[in-house]
Amino acid sequence: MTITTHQAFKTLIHGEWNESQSKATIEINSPHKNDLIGSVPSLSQEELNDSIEKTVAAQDQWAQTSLQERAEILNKWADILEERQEDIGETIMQEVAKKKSSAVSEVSRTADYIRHTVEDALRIHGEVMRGDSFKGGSPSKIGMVEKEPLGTILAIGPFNYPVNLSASKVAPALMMGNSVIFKPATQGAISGIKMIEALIDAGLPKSLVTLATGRGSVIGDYLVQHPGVDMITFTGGTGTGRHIAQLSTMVPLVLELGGKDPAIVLNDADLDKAAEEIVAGAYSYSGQRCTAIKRVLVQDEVADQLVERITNKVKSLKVGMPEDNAVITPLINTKSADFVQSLIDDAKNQGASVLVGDKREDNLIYPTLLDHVTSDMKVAWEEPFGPVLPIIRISNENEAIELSNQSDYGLQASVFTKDTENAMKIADKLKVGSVQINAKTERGPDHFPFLGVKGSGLGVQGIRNSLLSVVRDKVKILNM
Ligand SMILES: NC(=O)C1=CN([C@@H]2O[C@H](COP(=O)(O)OP(=O)(O)OC[C@H]3O[C@@H](n4cnc5c(N)ncnc54)[C@H](OP(=O)(O)O)[C@@H]3O)[C@@H](O)[C@H]2O)C=CC1
Repeated sequence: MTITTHQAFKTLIHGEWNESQSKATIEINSPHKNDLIGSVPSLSQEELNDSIEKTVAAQDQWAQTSLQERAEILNKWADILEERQEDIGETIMQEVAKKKSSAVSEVSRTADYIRHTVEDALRIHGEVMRGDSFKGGSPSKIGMVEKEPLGTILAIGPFNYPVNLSASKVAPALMMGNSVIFKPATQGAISGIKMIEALIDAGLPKSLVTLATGRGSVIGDYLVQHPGVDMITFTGGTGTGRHIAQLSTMVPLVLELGGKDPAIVLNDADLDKAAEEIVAGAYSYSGQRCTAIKRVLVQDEVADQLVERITNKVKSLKVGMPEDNAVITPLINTKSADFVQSLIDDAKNQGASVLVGDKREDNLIYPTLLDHVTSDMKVAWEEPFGPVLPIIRISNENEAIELSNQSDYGLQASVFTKDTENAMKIADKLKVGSVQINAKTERGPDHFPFLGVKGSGLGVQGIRNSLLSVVRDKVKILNM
């Protein structure tokens, strides 16, 4: 079954696939060809309110279904996503200009994510406690601690993984008995609609989801402050995340935000391996990943050798269109490309050397490698979300730690050295959520905890943690 009619997609509101009552739509163009892919409904606050009321009301009955029933629907969802991975992958490719093979594997990774979420949820149990383990307590007091859903979860996703980072919020929420308001990124909304279509085709009752299509600048604040929302899980920019944290009141928040992940390369590193990981980490999907390596901090003694290796690899990156499986494709919009270009220009004007790149065609920024970047340059601190990598030469590892920790962000870091014990000591000192030793920064495997500190986030994702973020304890005490 398909919900499309002439590229005018409907959305899931009031428990049905509907247009906006006003018929208002948002046209979605591809970033790389600027051609119209389709349109999505632009919902008003009033109709969102009606739909959210239905979604809130539907949650109670859903929470009473057995975990096995929910598991069956979610596993079916994973199967359908896999069956449709070509079609949904094609849509992701068109909407966010991600290379075709990565767009398709985003969908299959999502199916794996959902299945693991189901398995893990089936193994989450409460506990029984006796009162006498606290001083003066009585063994006749028995506490039974169970997990209960929070209610209705507002899931807001970013453009760069429009299916995977959305399903990784929606699946745990539903599996644990919550209903969901899903706000997809506008550039990514058609992929989001197709993802939810698969979920409904798997048998999920339609009222359990409100699919809030519309611009974040128009409906975002309203959704975040809606009294029907019991928890917010958000992935996106740090500015938006901070704004949401300021607006929301008395609801738990999980925020996965921006990053400025350093790759620290020490004198004793395997430089071939480091260069390979750094280039893959920095440039895949044109650097539009929160976990991309966004600066290299390399010791002076090995800097020239490392830079030579990185330069050769960057020169061989395939640049072009997502249909051709190019690694470097046009950025999501002109504003982003302008911003990346401004960082390159600022670095150049302040004396950085351009080793590769600094070439632009519309939104397509060629892979750019900047050497001799200093702390005065914006590119040393700002998140480009584009294919530009600054090399900062350092004299010792303490300087690397200091520069890493001076960042407003704290998502991940990589340390390249053959001395694992030293790497562990450095990892202890880095103010980030995760440290990769001798590998690029990245989110997976998806059952590992995933988190950022400082401006990179609040709370923890990763499958087990995402499941626990959408429940609370319910304690029943039996006094015998
Ligand atoms: N740490 C992590 O796991 C990840 C972090 N990111 C970060 O996300 C950023 C890029 O993603 P991008 O999509 O541009 O991020 P944005 O912050 O611009 O948008 C993210 C989502 O928030 C919505 N939104 C916008 N304004 C509001 C508002 N006032 N209230 C509620 N929601 C709102 C957007 O809707 P709309 O599209 O309609 O504007 C979109 O759905 C980068 O900084 C990147 O580092 C990305 C992926 C992973």
